[in-house]
Amino acid sequence: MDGGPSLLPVETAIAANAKADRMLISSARAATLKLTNQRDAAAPHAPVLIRGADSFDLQTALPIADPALDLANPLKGPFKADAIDWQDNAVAAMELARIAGILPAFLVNPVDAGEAEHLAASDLDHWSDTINLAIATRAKLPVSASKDAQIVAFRSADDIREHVALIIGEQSSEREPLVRLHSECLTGDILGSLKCDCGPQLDAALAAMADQADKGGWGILLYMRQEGRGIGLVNKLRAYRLQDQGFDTVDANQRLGLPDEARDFPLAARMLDLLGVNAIRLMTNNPKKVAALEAAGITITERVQHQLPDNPHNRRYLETKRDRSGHLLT
Ligand SMILES: Nc1nc2c(ncn2[C@@H]2O[C@H](COP(=O)(O)OP(=O)(O)OP(=O)(O)O)[C@@H](O)[C@H]2O)c(=O)[nH]1
Ligand SMILES: [Zn+2]
Repeated sequence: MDGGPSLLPVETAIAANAKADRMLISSARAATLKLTNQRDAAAPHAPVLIRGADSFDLQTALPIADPALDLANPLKGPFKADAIDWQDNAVAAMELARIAGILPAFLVNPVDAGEAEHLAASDLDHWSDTINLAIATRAKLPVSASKDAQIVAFRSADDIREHVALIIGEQSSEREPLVRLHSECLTGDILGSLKCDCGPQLDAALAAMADQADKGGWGILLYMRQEGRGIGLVNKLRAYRLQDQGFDTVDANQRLGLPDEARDFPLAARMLDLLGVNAIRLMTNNPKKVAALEAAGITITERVQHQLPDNPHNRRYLETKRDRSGHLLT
């Protein structure tokens, strides 16, 4: 990156012989590794530059990077932390790892690492600018909840994720649609995972919209490809491993050096905008979704509670949502 060292992501590097004297990791990970001169970090995913007695290669770097492997690899270090004089690049690298869905850990100025790809920290601003999103195509899509449905696909030239909206019933400017802003959860939406409430929430939302359509209203499901609250599937599954060791969902993400909430809600506002919708009734228990959409210019005329029955496997997850993440759950 501009003005900084070359950084090789530990998880996805293909240069098998790469080696480096230093690694860049999150401060949460550094704290777990008990760095001797580690100061208290300002943010759990702030970066730390570490060195050990030997140089790092990809085999030794992976267990240093991945807290979900700690039980299998208890002995690491000792390491020391060095000052970073390329802080903006280090922060941008952590964010790039989050977006790519990989562990936030890099070899710094590696040798035998192949040719480096040049990036500027400001490239991230362009990536997160919602103006780049556009409607790619739309088609009729009868679904089991309603035969009267239409799918609209959205894409941005610089992002491979395809977000979709499912419009149920007849779009009308006279009535505000019932909207569900749903983030991808492969385990819950497709496999029927009992660890979260995503699958039942999705089904109930579609049923409620179909009901609206039967009464002359309409609804929109915004299905956002922001798996695991924006950390990606593999990192979410690493968080599940940590949850099996006793960490709750917030602490598990933080231990991975990742934010516990990294979704891009302005993107959902932009999708509504592209559909010509600026006032909605929103089905959610999450006040942050309401605030984020309102901040992006969408009027929420009503927050519709969207709480489904719990089960023994998701009870702790729902309690954590209520007690630590501010969800309005009873
Ligand atoms: N990182 C992480 N993500 C999870 C976990 N369990 C579920 N998720 C993700 O959490 C997201 C849930 O999204 P939503 O149901 O849209 O939103 P919400 O913030 O729970 O708010 P509601 O609108 O009230 O349902 C999905 O992207 C899931 O993949 C977990 O334990 N860790
Ligand atoms: Zn889920």
